[in-house]
Amino acid sequence: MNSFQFQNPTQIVFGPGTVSKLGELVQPYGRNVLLVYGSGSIKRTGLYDQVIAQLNAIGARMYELPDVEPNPRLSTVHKGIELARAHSIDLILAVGGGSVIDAAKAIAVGVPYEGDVWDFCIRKAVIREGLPLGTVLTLAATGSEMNGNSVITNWETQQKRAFGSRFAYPRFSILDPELTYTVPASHTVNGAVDIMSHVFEQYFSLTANTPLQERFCEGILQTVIENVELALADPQHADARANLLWAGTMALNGIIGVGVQQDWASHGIEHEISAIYDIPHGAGLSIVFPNWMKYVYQERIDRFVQYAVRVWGVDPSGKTPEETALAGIERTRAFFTRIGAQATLAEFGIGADKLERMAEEAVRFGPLGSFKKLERDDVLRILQMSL
Ligand SMILES: NC(=O)c1ccc[n+]([C@@H]2O[C@H](COP(=O)([O-])OP(=O)(O)OC[C@H]3O[C@@H](n4cnc5c(N)ncnc54)[C@H](O)[C@@H]3O)[C@@H](O)[C@H]2O)c1
Repeated sequence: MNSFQFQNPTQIVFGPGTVSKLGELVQPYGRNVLLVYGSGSIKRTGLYDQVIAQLNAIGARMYELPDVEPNPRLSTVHKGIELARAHSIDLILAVGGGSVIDAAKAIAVGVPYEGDVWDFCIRKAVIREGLPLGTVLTLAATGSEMNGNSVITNWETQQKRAFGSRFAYPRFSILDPELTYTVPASHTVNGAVDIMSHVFEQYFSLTANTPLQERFCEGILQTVIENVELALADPQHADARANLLWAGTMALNGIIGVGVQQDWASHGIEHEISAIYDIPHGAGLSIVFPNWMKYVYQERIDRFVQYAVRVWGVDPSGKTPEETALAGIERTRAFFTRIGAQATLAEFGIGADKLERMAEEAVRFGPLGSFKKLERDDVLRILQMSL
């Protein structure tokens, strides 16, 4: 295990009905609140009214940034920064999924910065401060509700880039499983794949002697596998929704990845796909990840054997390590397909024409990943396997 420091400042308020705590959570930060949300699901579900009632009850002055896109755009973040500056906002309140929360984070760190917030995404500047941010999560997927990461798309340059900062952690996040009952099947699936992919990025590691981290990872993977089909069969399955929600948060709040050299190559590849084609992040990961696994498993076959045996229950007796490892990878793909996740770029009408450009962009800051360092041609090969 590598040495590490760990701190996560986000207060989690978990459980049915916890939106009722919003007022008391917001109050300490001041009166001017910028409410950030997406294209309308919170209005359809009645959550918007609940949030407004909570804010009214504490006498908050509300300003709104609606219509944050899935794969949130830099132009929307710019709008939010202007609004926040114009109204001396005290707290940014994100109500939605990862896209809304990520946009709100970029607004929070962009407001006090004199340059363009995009500088943080292209590593031209370091984040030194941020406005307070709170979230009400509506979708189990990204873990953004309890981490300092944000992913923003610059539609003009067709680049999707992430930043991470201790100034971008939400101060508090409300996790009410009932708010996820209305998530449609497709986004439930995308979210499940996203959660599993976050775990994969931290589980497939060359770092030795990390048994606790590995078991955390395996526990989250099994929890998602056991619960996603229950939620698909019954969208109001209280236990399944609660378990998926907590699994999503635990998968990317830093705990399972401490002391571990992490990979993140598949996310790097997926960002290149969704930057150009605007496909859902989870769908891109579902296509890419099993191909990444097939491409790299020989770097450390024992970890892939362990994955097959412990997560999927593959019986290793009578099999070579290679056969066991490959059986685990095949089970992964079969599971994704069974729950309705995509397996090929062709399913989104994506052909081979931009693969070279994506491969070049993906390694723009150097090789991707650490389990196996991927150069341009490696990324291109994985993309070709994904066609
Ligand atoms: N910050 C991070 O750590 C991190 C990690 C992984 C991915 N991401 C980024 O997050 C974004 C994806 O976020 P996401 O997967 O949470 O999805 P999302 O926020 O893009 O939402 C997907 C869709 O679900 C809808 N939706 C959300 N909640 C709903 C509800 N309760 N009922 C009905 N519909 C609902 C939204 O309106 C939207 O159309 C991508 O841009 C991805 O790159 C961020």
